[in-house]
Amino acid sequence: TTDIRPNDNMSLPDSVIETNRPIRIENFSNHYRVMSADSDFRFSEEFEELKHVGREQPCTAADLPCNRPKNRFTNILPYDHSRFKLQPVDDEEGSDYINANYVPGHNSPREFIVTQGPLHSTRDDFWRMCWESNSRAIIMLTRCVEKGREKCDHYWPYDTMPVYYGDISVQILNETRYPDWNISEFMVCRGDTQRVIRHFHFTTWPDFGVPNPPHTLVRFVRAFREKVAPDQRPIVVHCSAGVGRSGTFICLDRIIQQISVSDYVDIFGIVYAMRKERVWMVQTEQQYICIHQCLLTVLEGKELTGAP
Ligand SMILES: CCc1ccc(NS(=O)(=O)O)cc1
Repeated sequence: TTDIRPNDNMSLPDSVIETNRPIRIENFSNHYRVMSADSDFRFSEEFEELKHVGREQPCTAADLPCNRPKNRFTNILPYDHSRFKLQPVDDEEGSDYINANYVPGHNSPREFIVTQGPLHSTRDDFWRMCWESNSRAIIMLTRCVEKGREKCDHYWPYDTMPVYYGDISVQILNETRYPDWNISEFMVCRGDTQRVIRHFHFTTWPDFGVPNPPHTLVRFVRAFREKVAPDQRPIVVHCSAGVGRSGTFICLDRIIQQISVSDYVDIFGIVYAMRKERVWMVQTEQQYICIHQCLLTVLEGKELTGAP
């Protein structure tokens, strides 16, 4: 039977196709047309092949009785091998634990620290993670409350007075509001050391959904990258569970950089690699398709138009 792969991976061995499916950028528009035909039939097939990636890996720290209350969702637990470890406090069991994983980006294997939306009871741990990882930016992709449900604690001050979270003080220096996101700078201090951490808060992305229109997300990634160039310090990314919207954002950030240095783009491979580090990264098929739609708007130069 002829192989009817919808892209040009004819020369790759099966084992590589299982983890990578690079598409030649000049063929991407046709690839999207083939994948989305018959009610997204091939997108559904491809997304289904990602279902079990990484799921065999242990989450023993997350499952310790002392750590269970630190998880927002009982079924969204960080894999041991990639979890971020806080500096332990004396012999306090579980004091190194936070629901967060290192996830690779375009620029380094530990470019991102992806975490759940802090709980009120874990927000001090969240600021310890931001401090101890030497992070210089936080990407927030959820509102604190959506449809009457708490999705994330309001873990930063409500006004310009400094607030202590454990032994870390946070003070808002400035905030700029846009239709779909807010950008703030926080002065963060621990002891005699102070740092500025930028906060990029996307405010119109419904949980389990996609931004509308998709290119709003492209503009948000551009706004972020205008202020945060690649360097060695990690970027903290969170939504509510820290899997769906966070994975979608990171994948788009990666492919926008990938197309500037390569003739190929590999969305399947990026999601595969992310799911080896954190469960359910890019949670829904619509989010997976949205990534492709965002890339189409970039390649067709439509990200800046009002076109739907
Ligand atoms: C069922 C747990 C769960 C809740 C919310 C989400 N969405 S999110 O990862 O985009 O915040 C994903 C999973």
